[in-house]
Order: sequence, then C-alpha cells, then structure tokens
Amino acid sequence: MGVEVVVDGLSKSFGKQTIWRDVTLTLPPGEISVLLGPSGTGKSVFLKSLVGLLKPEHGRIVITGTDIVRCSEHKLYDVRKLFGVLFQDGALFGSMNLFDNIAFPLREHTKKGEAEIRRIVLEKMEMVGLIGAEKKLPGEISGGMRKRAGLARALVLDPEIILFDEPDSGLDPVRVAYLNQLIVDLNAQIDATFLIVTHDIGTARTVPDNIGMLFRRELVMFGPREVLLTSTEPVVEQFLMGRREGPIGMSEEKDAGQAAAELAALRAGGSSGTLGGPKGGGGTGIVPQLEPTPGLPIRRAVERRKDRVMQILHTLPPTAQDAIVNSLTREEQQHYGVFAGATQVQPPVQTATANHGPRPTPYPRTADLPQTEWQPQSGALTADDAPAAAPEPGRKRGWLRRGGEK
Ligand SMILES: Nc1ncnc2c1ncn2[C@@H]1O[C@H](COP(=O)(O)OP(=O)(O)OP(=O)(O)O)[C@@H](O)[C@H]1O
Repeated sequence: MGVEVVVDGLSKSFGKQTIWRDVTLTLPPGEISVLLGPSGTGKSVFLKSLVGLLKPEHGRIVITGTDIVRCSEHKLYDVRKLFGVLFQDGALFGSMNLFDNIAFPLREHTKKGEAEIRRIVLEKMEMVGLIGAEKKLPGEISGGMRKRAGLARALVLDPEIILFDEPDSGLDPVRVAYLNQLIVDLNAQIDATFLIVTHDIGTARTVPDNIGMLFRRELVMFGPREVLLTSTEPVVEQFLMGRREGPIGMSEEKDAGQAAAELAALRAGGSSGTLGGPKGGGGTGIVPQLEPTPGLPIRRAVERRKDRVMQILHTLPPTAQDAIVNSLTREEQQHYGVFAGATQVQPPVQTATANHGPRPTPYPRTADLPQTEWQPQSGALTADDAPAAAPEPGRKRGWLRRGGEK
C-alpha cells in the first residue's frame, strides 16, 4: 500500500509573491487525488514542494514520519526514493532510446545488474503498453507515447507515491481517455498513492477518489470527490463548467463586482458562457468513477476509502452526503447504518453490525495530525452551504468575502 502524505499549514512565497498559504490536506494512502486550479495558482509549485525541490517557508509535509520541509538532505534523499514523478513532457533524455531512459533511475540509484534492470524495464514498459518501442528515441514517438515512457520511468523504483503533472497536456481526448484508464489500472496494480494535477475536467470527474482546488492563494477545498463535484461554490462551478462568468478571470482573479453581475445574469438565463466548453467536457454532479480494466485486480483503495469516508460522512455538506450514501449498495448502507435520501448523517456508531464482519480499522496514520479529509480551509462556503463542522477558531474565514461581498 502507498504511504500517506500529510500537508499541514503549508505556505510558499517567492520574494514578496505569495503563491499559496496555509494549505492543509492529507493524501490517503493508495487513493487517487486530483488537484485543480486556474493557471498560475501554484499547482506545480505544490508538486515540487512535495518532492522537496522547493522549500515552503511555513508548515510541514510529513511522509513516513519525516517532515521533509525541515529534515536533513540525507533524510530527504531517502524520502524522495518513495516518489515517482510524471512530468508534463515526460522529461526524457532526447539522445537516449526509451529502454535507456526508463532504465536510467535503476542504473543511477541502485546496484542492480543489467539482467535485472532489463527484466524491470520490460515489465514496466509492458504495464504502459510500450513493448516493442525499446529502441525508439523520444523524438520519434508521439506525445502520448512519451507520456507513457515517462510513466514507465516513474515506476521503475517501485514508488509509493506518484505525482502526475498535467498528464493530459498536449494529448487528444481519446489519448487522454486511454491515459486515464492506464492511471486507474496502475493504481489497481500497485496500490500507490497518486496525486494528479490537471485542467481536464473529464479526468477530474472520472478518475480520482479525492479532489482539491487552489484559488486565490489558498486551498479552497480538499476531500472526497463528491464534495467538489456537488459543490455550488461559484469558483468550483465556473471551473467545472468552463465558463467565463464567475470569480476566475483572464488573469487569475476578476473584479468582484463584475463577477457578481455575471453570475446574476447567468442565473437569470441570459448568457451563453459555456460555449466552447471546458477541457475534457464540463459539468457538475457525480458521474461513475473509472474502474480497472476487467482482468486486473480490484482497487484496494476503494474499500479502504469507503470506510474512511463513512467515518467523516457527518462532517460533509448534505449534498455530498447524499451522493455518497446513494453510491452504496443496500447491503453497504445497512453495514454503515445509513439509508439513501438521508442527509445530515450522525457520527458513526461504533457498534454497527453487518454481514461484512468486523468493521475494518481506518487506514494507519504516520503522523499525529488531525484528520483533514475535507475542509473548506480558511473560507466558509456560501452561507446556506456551510458544513456542519465549524472552522477552527482564529482561522480566517472568507476567501469568498475578501473583496467579494457574496
Ligand atoms: N522558481 C520560481 N521562482 C519564482 N517564481 C516562481 C517559480 N516557480 C513558479 N513561480 C511562480 O509561481 C506561480 C505559480 O506557478 P505554477 O507553475 O506552480 O502554477 P500552476 O498552477 O502550475 O500553473 P499552470 O496551470 O499554468 O501550469 C507563477 O506565478 C510562477 O511564475
């Protein structure tokens, strides 16, 4: 099983430019999470911080008990070995054939012999559908193949955490669909923790277990996919629908008064703002999550997630609660003591019994930090949509209100 990544109160600036502040989230082990956000909101900076390439000024990133923001270089080197990273362009060496590119981390970081290296490289090339292309140079293959080669290279050291930086960039919609299926299939096979940064709404709606969003230098929300996909936050709806009307402007933010006027017009039905549509097809609401290709193992994360999410269900917004409960089978609803149509679920009763046998324990935590699966971060949602759990005292509430007067 992949490892948990705990991010706690993380802030990053370059000189006077704050990229994001007070980011808190937990990537649950083995689950797939997606990070969304308009261009320039610091998603790549976040990925680079997770692997220790950039140093945030405040906060912690705890991985297998080590805070990589403060640890020694030696310790950081050890933790980095847990990561595989798929960079946007695959980051392949142009003068090396695919075999040597994929073998590179093994030759660089291990003492394995060539026979073992060959076995591992061919195994990973098979996993990503590249068998037969060993001798090709990166310049001789398509963008999709380069991505898959980059993915094979990210896999050779058997990572526990894989970061994907815009895996869909530069690919046509069909190749994106294939790549999404490959990501889900890989997750089923290796059960590692995945974090995907993407602008592709189709990917965000169908691939992850959890979704987060960065906007206005803060993490707007992070939690089970149902929270963001049913959210009525203007910025979330605008992003998912790919429309011009809303808080997101051409450069990241828009004048608040203008955004409010646009939204009012949109609600009155006077706009054609979705013309053109978002990448990957837009839309809010829940659509079925991709499943592994038949014949592959089931995703073990799915069952673990179910238990985890049911334990925090009562803290989620009612629409997300409904969506989650509706996604359960009748037997599962009985097991968890919930029924479809019920919102405002009460905290789970520990004595619940079921045909499933004993309730599995929640996933093990490596850091003694509060559970942060879903948070509105520093901002409350719209007044009517506020979750049952109040933000911590002293935390700023109000990315919506700061200059927004919503
Ligand atoms: N090393 C750096 N030094 C100074 N500023 C940087 C550095 N790296 C990134 N930035 C700035 O941080 C901000 C966020 O950049 P980043 O690439 O993380 O955004 P992003 O959300 O990934 O954008 P996109 O979706 O367009 O890829 C940008 O203003 C960028 O100029």
